[in-house]
Amino acid sequence: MSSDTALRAEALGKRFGRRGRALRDCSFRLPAGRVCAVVGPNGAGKSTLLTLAAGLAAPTEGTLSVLGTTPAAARPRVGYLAQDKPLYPQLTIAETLRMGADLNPGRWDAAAAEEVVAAGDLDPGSRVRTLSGGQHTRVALALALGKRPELLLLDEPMADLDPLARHQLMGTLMAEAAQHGTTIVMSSHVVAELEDSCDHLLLVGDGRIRLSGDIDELLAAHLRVTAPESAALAPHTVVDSRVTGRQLSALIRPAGPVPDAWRTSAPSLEELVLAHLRNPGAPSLVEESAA
Ligand SMILES: Nc1ncnc2c1ncn2[C@@H]1O[C@H](COP(=O)(O)OP(=O)(O)OP(=O)(O)O)[C@@H](O)[C@H]1O
Repeated sequence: MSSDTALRAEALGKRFGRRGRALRDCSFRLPAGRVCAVVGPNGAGKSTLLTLAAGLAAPTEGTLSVLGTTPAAARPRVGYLAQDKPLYPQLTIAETLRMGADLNPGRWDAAAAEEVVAAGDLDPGSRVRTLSGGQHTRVALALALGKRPELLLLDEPMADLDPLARHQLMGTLMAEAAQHGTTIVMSSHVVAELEDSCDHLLLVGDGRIRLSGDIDELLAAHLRVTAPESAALAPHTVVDSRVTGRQLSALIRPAGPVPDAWRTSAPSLEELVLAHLRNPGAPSLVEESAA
């Protein structure tokens, strides 16, 4: 496998017990150096995918390669922030960062970690148990970034941050990605916020990969159309369609030119994601370069 690949899944599946199936037949490639949004409804399998990539659970079917090797072997080069962002409540922030240094000998970037803490105006002497939800997230992110990971896996990192803190931390993450070529994989439910910062999308639905690829390419592959009610959408791939009055509005993947009489526009990322979420049966699209 080439070293320009951060994640590669082939027929990846994960079951819990006999009945619970979190992921099924997932195949995709995430090139290194990308900032990837992992999006999907509750229970879609996003956290499970990140847990497998972090090497904290094993697939039950297929394979997942991380930074060109197995998830377990890649672990020292991977930072992972779980959804509940576990930290030791009795430690101070400074002690927490020292623990980060002890756990990551030879890799720890104390200045980077301290900078993330300082940007939140946090006193390094404060105990973790006294922090607000957003302050707690900031310290957990400092711990993950201080490791100088090549791949950073973040499970809903922004969920409990106020809008300004979200903006600041997103800026910190983007700077990290730009300066060090870090691949960032970030699950989120706030799609509108991802459009400016992410360049790659993994849309997961019911344990399957629904969309995978460069966001600009995925958007370019879809078209919003408005046509007369009686218009035939074939041979185009229809993701979503609805009739209002005498008009047909649809999101399609055009198979060729559409009639001049149709009004067309490019969808936003949010429209693309919502259309796929509304229509779980719509055909999936895994971009060639991402397959
Ligand atoms: N440890 C587990 N044991 C049994 N089932 C599990 C376990 N972890 C996850 N699942 C199941 O796997 C499916 C996917 O869960 P997962 O947490 O990966 O979804 P998610 O997309 O992260 O959801 P959310 O957006 O709500 O966080 C769910 O049906 C869930 O109940």
